[in-house]
Amino acid sequence: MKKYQQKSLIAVLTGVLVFVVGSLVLLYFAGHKLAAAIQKDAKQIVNHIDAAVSERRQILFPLNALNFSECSDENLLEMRRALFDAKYVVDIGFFKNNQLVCTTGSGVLKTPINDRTPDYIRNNLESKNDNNIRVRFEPKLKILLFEERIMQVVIVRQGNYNLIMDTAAISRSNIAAPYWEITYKTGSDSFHLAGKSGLSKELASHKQIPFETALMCSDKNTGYCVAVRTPWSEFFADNQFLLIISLILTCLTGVSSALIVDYQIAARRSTNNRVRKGLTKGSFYWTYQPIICLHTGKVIGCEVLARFEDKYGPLYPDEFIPVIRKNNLTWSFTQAMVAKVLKELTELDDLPTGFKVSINIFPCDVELGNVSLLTQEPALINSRFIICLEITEDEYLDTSIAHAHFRTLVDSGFNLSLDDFGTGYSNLRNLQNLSFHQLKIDRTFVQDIATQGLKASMIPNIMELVRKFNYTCVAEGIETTEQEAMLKSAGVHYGQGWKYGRPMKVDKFKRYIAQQTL
Ligand SMILES: Nc1nc2c(ncn2[C@@H]2O[C@H](COP(=O)(O)O[C@H]3[C@@H](O)[C@H](n4cnc5c(=O)[nH]c(N)nc54)O[C@@H]3COP(=O)(O)O)[C@@H](O)[C@H]2O)c(=O)[nH]1
Repeated sequence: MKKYQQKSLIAVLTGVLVFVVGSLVLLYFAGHKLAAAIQKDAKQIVNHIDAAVSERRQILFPLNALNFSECSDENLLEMRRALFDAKYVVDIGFFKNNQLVCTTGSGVLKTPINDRTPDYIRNNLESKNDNNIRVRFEPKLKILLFEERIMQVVIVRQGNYNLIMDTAAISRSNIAAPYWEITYKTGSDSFHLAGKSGLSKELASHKQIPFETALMCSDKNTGYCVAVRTPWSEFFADNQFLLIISLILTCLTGVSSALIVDYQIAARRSTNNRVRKGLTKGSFYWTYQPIICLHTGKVIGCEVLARFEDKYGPLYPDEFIPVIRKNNLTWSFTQAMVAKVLKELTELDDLPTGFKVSINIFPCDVELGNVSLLTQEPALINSRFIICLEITEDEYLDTSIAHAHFRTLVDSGFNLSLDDFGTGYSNLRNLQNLSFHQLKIDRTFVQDIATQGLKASMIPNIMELVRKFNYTCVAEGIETTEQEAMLKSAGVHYGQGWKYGRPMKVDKFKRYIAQQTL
């Protein structure tokens, strides 16, 4: 996979990861909101159960305690009084010989009605009499008073009275959950009392989706429990706006994360960042390219050329040199080079005294005066080599300050070489004033020899200047015997180029030197 593809993949994966994590976090909070709402509904329904049981007690105990044996006016009056404040009870009936003989709604019945078998009998622990509570769920009851109205009720009988308890009182209250069921459990049996029949069994037997269900039982009235369910789909339908906004925000967060990561990877891999870090992390190393005497064929020196390699790969001088300049790192870069190069070359025993080591100096360091610090470097001053400072012809060098620095350098034993002669800024007047020793013909002149171009035709004129000012001359970029022959006949002293050897690391340069006659 290519690097830019890796980079895009990391950015996309980060975006997707942030989106997934964001969505999970959203789901988690939504789940907790849903669970809290369901718990609230369950608690509210349990409160209804407790209130209904309490109401049943408050009506049936006192009525039974009155010990009426007939459906008298007094009995009916007491029954209607009891009904007056009731919230859940909609009708009260009186039984004689196990037959319903009168109700609060219809008064004395013309035809008594036989009581029906209850769904379950709850032992009444609160009474010592035979006052067990018989409970029956009636899904479609038409009570005598309102024949046209079908009600879902629970019929509770205790002693001589029964109560019709309307479950609509619970439905009408503020319950958000669409599905709930009240049951009464005794032993392994469970009886439906209100709500969606079968929901409790469904919740108990199936694996449920997280957060959307709750089961709760009454602490006060043993056996009464409620099951509640709000499916996620309905929760989302009720919170559509919130959901859409959250998803959009999560998407945006995912996309921004991807962009930030992309930007950071790009920034980390930028040439600027790599070069700055490379200086402290040792990503720079130096190579040596031999310089040959064109008349004897012997190696007389080398040029030191920087190279860069880090975990992202190599960078070439035309990439890193401008960055070093832009970041004002020229002097620390040169210092690092001088320290490393002198150490490496000094250890090469085959290099004789007077071997010429050419190092490149940034023109701005001449103007700033940094170059003068080289005269205080014992390793340089005491070196057995001739240190030749190659400086590109530049307007920086055309100042009296620069000239003074050059003088100091020459007085301390350095050679000065005017690099890339013939390119960029040229002021021939300086050739005399700059106290330089050497002039280096740019490789574009050498490359021009094959085509006998304009630049190649200027080489004899350059050599006239060289002789006039008593310089030595190096031609760089020699690749062919033809170029070598032409330069030699023009009187060029030294040559550098791939014909003699490419820039090489110190180990290879050591082997190269061992094979040469110096
Ligand atoms: N201040 C510093 N400048 C430096 C340093 N190291 C390099 N540089 C400058 O970067 C420029 C490019 O250098 P580089 O890519 O290393 O190119 C040099 C040689 O590799 C190249 N060369 C040599 N022989 C041949 C050849 O036969 N053919 C061919 N096509 N190219 C060849 O020429 C460059 C020589 O550079 P120079 O003599 O300095 O002009 C370059 O300007 C370097 O100066 C550093 O440590 N400090």
